[in-house]
Amino acid sequence: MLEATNIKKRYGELEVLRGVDLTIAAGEVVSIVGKSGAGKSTLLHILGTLDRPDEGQLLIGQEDVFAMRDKRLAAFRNERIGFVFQFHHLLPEFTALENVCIPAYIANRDQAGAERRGRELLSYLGLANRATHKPDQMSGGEQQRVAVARALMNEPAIVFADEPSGNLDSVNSQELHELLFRLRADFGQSFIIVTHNEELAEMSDRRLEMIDGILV
Ligand SMILES: Nc1ncnc2c1ncn2[C@@H]1O[C@H](COP(=O)(O)OP(=O)(O)OP(=O)(O)O)[C@@H](O)[C@H]1O
Repeated sequence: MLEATNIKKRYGELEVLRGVDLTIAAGEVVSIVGKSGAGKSTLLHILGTLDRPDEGQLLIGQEDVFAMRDKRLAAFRNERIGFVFQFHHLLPEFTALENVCIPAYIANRDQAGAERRGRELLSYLGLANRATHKPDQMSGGEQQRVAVARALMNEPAIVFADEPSGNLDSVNSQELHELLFRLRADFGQSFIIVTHNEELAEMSDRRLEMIDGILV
């Protein structure tokens, strides 16, 4: 599903990633833990193609993503990759359903089909009665589940999550963690999750640690 080879990234004098190798199978849930400043988010952004490395190669489903030009890469990212961040980044003026449908609108999918899928996803996530609510009319846990639905809109093969439960209380965190595994079981997506939550890391198929710019 994903194969990263010798990924390097530096910011000025700071060598953040010193040659990361990582292979992820289809349907695998992998957690990345490590100290603050270790480079976890930097790596996740590169694996998610939001940022380019200084060196190294990344294959996602056989495609050499950094060989693509920015515009093609943006389309590839929108169609193949889902993201869930610590702060949900929902658009405040839009309803839950509209927020969920945004990746489909960007991909120019037919609107009625997108809304049908959006409603199905909201229903699956227990949010059927929140479709017309705006983010500030929902709880933190509900907002984060809307963000999960949005990440799944275009049926991505892989979902990247950066501290997905970092902003949730323990009950909502646990619910979200269980949800990620239910999604994997039902839809077969791969998940790569950066987390400080040891419980989530232990539940994962693999727990990797970022130490001195290398994954171990
Ligand atoms: N755009 C940037 N410009 C300069 N330095 C950066 C930039 N982004 C990150 N860094 C530095 O790179 C290092 C790794 O940052 P990164 O955010 O990847 O760490 P992290 O492991 O995700 O940390 P945390 O657990 O605190 O989120 C840090 O020292 C950070 O200050």
